Amino acid sequence: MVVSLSSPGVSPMIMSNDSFRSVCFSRKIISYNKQRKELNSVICACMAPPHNLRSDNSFATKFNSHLKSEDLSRRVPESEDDSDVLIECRDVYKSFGEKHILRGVSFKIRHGEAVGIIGPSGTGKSTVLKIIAGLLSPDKGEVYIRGRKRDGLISDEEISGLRIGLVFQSAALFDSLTVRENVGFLLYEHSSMSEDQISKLVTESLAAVGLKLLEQKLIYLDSLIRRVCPLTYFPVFPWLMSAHAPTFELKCFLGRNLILHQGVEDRLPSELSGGMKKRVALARSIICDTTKESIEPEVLLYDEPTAGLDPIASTVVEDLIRSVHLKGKDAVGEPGNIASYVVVTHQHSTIRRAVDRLIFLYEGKIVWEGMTQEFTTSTNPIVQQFASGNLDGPIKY
Ligand SMILES: Nc1ncnc2c1ncn2[C@@H]1O[C@H](COP(=O)(O)OP(=O)(O)OP(=O)(O)O)[C@@H](O)[C@H]1O
Repeated sequence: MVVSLSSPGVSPMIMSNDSFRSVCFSRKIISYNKQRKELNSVICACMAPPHNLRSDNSFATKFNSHLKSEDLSRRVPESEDDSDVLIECRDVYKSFGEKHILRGVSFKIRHGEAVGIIGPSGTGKSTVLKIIAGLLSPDKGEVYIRGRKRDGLISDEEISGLRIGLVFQSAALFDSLTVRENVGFLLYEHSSMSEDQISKLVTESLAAVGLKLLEQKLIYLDSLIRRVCPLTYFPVFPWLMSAHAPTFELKCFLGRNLILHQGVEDRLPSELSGGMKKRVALARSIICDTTKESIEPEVLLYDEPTAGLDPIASTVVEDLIRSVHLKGKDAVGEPGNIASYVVVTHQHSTIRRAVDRLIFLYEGKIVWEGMTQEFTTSTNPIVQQFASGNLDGPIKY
């Protein structure tokens, strides 16, 4: 199966780098959006591992070298069997000009894992995600997808047995496209599905991230009130807000829906809160073409999914990440196929709540690996300083 629908929006920083030349940036007229003809040129990064990847595990089974790293002060017991390794970085180096960002990074992402990549700012965490996603290629070292070496970058011409989706830090929604068009973008552009089919999948994806159902109820409530008491509509509104809206969030939803009378699918990103944008980006990352026969496992990569969110909104997103992974089938009524995910984060709540295993990156190297519960008890001075936020220690700012 193709893609990875990552966030279709690619940051200017990424776009400006020559090394992204192999990524497919499709510039196409968005015919499905007749009302927005002015937006006839958009950029989409669609990624899939190369064709020539086969299910031969020979590379993965031979590899065991990352445990030799002298910088790895906390070593995680390795399984002898590497048949469940979906992604592997082997001694990866990456520089930008004179800046040597990654200096020999090796790790494996296994089927079913929830992995966090943490470390100080500028240490190369996002760079690692982009290399895994195929948006950047390493200067040295290799990336293996299901045991097969990936050459170069991902292109949407190429297909393999693993979908890799990247959810960018900024959510990277197209500002001038509605939520529906953002979530269904890849399918509108790259599938033969009808608009109705895509719309249904968009609805399901939004439901999976907790957006659609509440909105639907509120729109129904809104139309009911308008029909029953059109003249007393506004007097009813404050009464409803006080008597039937127990939570602040619900009041906000009620207020917005009663006034705008508009579902979330028809809104523009500018009409969403930061948390809703993150959820929409999440919905976009999990939607896939169900007309294709093969259901392939998928790895989702999240770049600081909770950055800039308040603690409660962070919890919502963290739980969504977990739920999409664990029981996406419950939300969308179909078998979930998110095999594993990787989260780059600075937030302690996200570390505690959303991931099971941690990789600590510092000065371009993995200096610690361990389970989440071991993070705060680590004796590694770098980890201790990072966990405590202490100014004194090996990490200098
Ligand atoms: N395309 C690029 N061109 C030039 N420099 C880059 C590029 N991408 C990343 N960098 C630089 O590489 C370094 C690491 O960036 P990266 O975003 O991977 O760090 P990070 O650990 O994710 O940081 P943060 O936690 O602050 O998001 C930074 O100094 C950044 O400026």
